[in-house]
Amino acid sequence: MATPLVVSELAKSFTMHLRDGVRLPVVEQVSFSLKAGECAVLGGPSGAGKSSILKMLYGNYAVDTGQVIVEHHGRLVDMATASPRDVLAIRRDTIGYVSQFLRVVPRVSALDIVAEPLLARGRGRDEAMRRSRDLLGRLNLPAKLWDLPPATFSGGEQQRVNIARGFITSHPILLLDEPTASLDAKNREVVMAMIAEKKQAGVALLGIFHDQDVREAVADRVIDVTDFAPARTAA
Ligand SMILES: Nc1ncnc2c1ncn2[C@@H]1O[C@H](COP(=O)(O)OP(=O)(O)OP(=O)(O)O)[C@@H](O)[C@H]1O
Repeated sequence: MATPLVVSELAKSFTMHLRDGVRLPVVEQVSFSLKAGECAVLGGPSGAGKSSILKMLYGNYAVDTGQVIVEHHGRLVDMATASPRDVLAIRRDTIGYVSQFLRVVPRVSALDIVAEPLLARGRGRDEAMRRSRDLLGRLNLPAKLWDLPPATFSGGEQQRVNIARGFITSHPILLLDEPTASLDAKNREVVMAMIAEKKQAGVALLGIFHDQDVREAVADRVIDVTDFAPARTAA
């Protein structure tokens, strides 16, 4: 699909229950769409709401109002109101997400964590493990770590496992929340090349990158989140 994601008039506020229910509006009137084969970047200062937008698109945060329309197996689904079952199916097949931090599962090896999304999509174990090894090797994770659970890995090692897990599938939409934040220059280059390959393959990417070099290298356009600041849209 040429436009696999269309976001319309999303709004998000948080209610602080420990502070007498004070309502903290974060973003309003968030509207944009993503085209296949482009990488758009969410820009704006710390606290502007970039991560909150990604989390709404992935169904991690409930939205107050608005729509997140995704084409999922030929049908248009609104992530904002989708059933839990649809959200899980969309995450399995349509929207991938590389979070800032790896969720470590006790006793599960790095290789298995990376292979899991392919196995969930019904691919064979041999193929999934081969691709897992290829990606971990490409991301320069030492082979001696592959069979270990990543709980004791360094921040950058864990992040590379997380990136490999997010990139192993071919989801048509890929959300990236600071995937390069704790990587060294060599591995940042690898991730930039992997993003370029996803674009080439027609994936629509939306990311947050604090590193300006990375942003300039991967971004086809910047979506300025300050345009969605509540005071601004209320004016
Ligand atoms: N779960 C939450 N509960 C309450 N407030 C939250 C929650 N998540 C985010 N916020 C608030 O929403 C605002 C936007 O946060 P968000 O993390 O989306 O910003 P950001 O632009 O991604 O920031 P940064 O660049 O620092 O990561 C902040 O004021 C933050 O405190």
